[in-house]
Amino acid sequence: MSSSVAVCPACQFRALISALSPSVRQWQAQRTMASAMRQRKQPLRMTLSQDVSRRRTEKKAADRDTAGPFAGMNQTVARLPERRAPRAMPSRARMALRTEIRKRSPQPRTSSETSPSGSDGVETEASSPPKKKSSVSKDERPLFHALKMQQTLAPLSYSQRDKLKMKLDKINSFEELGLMPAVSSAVYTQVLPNLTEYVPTPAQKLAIPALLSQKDAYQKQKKADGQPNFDKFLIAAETGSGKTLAYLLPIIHHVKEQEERDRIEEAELEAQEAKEKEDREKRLVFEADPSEDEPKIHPSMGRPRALILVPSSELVAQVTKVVKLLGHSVKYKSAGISAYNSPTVIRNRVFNPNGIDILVSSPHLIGSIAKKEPNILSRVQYLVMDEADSLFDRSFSETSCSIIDRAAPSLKQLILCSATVPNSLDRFIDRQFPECKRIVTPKLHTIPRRVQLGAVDIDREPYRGSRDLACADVIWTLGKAVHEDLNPRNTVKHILVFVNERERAEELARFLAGKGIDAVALTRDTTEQRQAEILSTFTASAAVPGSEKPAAKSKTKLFSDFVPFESSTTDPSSSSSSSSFGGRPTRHLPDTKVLVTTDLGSRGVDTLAVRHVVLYDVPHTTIDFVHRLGRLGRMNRRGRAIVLMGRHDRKDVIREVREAMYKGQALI
Ligand SMILES: Nc1ncnc2c1ncn2[C@@H]1O[C@H](COP(=O)(O)OP(=O)(O)OP(=O)(O)O)[C@@H](O)[C@H]1O
Repeated sequence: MSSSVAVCPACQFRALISALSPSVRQWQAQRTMASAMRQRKQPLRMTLSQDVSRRRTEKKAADRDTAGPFAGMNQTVARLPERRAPRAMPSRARMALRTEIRKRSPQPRTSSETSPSGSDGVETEASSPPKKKSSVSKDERPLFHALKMQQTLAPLSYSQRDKLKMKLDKINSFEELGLMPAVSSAVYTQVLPNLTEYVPTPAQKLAIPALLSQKDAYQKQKKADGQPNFDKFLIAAETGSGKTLAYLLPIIHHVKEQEERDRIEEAELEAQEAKEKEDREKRLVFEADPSEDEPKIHPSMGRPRALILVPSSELVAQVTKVVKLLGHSVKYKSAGISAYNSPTVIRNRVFNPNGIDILVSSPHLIGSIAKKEPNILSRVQYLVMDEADSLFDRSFSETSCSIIDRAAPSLKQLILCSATVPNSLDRFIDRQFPECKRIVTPKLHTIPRRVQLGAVDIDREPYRGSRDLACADVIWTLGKAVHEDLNPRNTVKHILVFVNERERAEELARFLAGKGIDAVALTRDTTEQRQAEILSTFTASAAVPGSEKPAAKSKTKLFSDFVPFESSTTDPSSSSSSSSFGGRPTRHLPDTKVLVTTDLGSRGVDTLAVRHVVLYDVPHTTIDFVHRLGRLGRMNRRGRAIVLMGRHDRKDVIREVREAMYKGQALI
């Protein structure tokens, strides 16, 4: 039965309004409030939207600009797409940083001026790398247009670089660096026994005297705010420039000196104890001496003097090897522990009853040991953060910082070391360690001119967009080319292939194996033993630097899109190689070993045996370019890199990187 009650039209309207969408209700509420305000004769207060700071999403912008049947409707002005201005304007963060640096530096410098060096001869001014336009010479910027989009690396002016070069020319041997003779002779006999001439690298020439000169300047007094005081250094030098020895040799020098001081102290203590014992024996003739039953514990058991932290287990093994080699002639106790070692092995190495002087490990492992055994950090005087840009990135930063905090009371030197100084690390150091002394080499962020970079367009025939096929073809071509190494023992070619995604590495290695190539993948999923096996073949090199033939002269122009491959060997569709590119491999590429890897293989791994790198994917940033290409050209060796580029890749970025390499300029 329908209701016979008559409903007035006003009530009906109100019911309809309340059923409408919330936005209408909101509008209604605003109107009511506005009229109430007006009645009270008060000005209407505008409140900001909660979303005012939220950025307009790309999608919305894209929607508005999409062409379509209604795209031009309700417009009073023509909305022509704006021409994008080049990214010359620095970001807000960089502007803030520049302002801060400007405030801190006493006088604006011009390009002709050089930075004042510290009292110890170190380029202490580099502690705030010049970022002002005035200190950057004209010819260093115009090169980069595409790279400005991602400008990730902290700049260093060319005037500073020139000044450093002049300083470096004056040092010619390890003896001039101030190391104790036993340490410098260990370099000749243990680490670099095959060299005919021993000259420290620029990183070593600058860093070793700087780290040594601090030994007496260091003062153990606390800061005004009660915080422990210690010296902070950043060693920033190009890849393959011997940074490991640059920080290790001064540390060994310090450890040996400290050992001598400890020996004197111990002798004094023993003499005092002997005297006390004698007195006791005189007093208690008939009682047993309880101190005789106490087991003697070495003071350095589980408490290293120097701690070297690196981001991966592979690097732990690599650095430990150098530490052990030097330890053969300069006697000290050292160990390396990584997550791959069993708890028993770790315990035996760290808590060796004979003590430990130098420990190499990763932050996560030391962090977890320190939770149970806080004493592990209680005697650390020298703390090295190798690959500092990794150790202070998001995945490591918290652990790394907490280790520094725990070690701080006993710390004398904190040494950060890196081949790349991204803007993020630069800012972090400015914030956390403003008094950090920066030791920067003139070639920081450059890729050696000994390394050639070629590009292969995968969209061209015969690859037709197949990156895998292009990669296999490049490897076949490199594998079949004449070996550039004159050393008859180095007959096997080692090629590194870098991919951006970990998952891709395994797939690609399988694909290459299917094409008759001896390829393996190295990722975080690879077992420890296998990793060690794989890396040993890529890092060992019996070749003496300089014993290489110069690379064959390129027949093509520098910026042509192809590397100069001989078509007879490269064309996968040709009869000679068709068998290897179709289905099951019937041919095998001899004397060529290929390692497909990710960033894991690009950081710090001393790939002396590698002459060729294939960049399967275009690296995301210049930092990746520096590290991946940095596996080549190590210690005056030559190398060739080939980047595979498709239609979606940034060809302009590749072109600029290649041009910078050719001109010997630093990437940005
Ligand atoms: N003075 C020197 N003369 C010749 N070779 C050297 C010298 N110092 C170090 N080397 C060798 O150079 C190679 C590279 O050294 P190291 O691994 O320390 O470089 P790096 O600067 O740490 O590289 P990365 O930045 O890639 O980690 C090593 O094989 C090392 O033995």
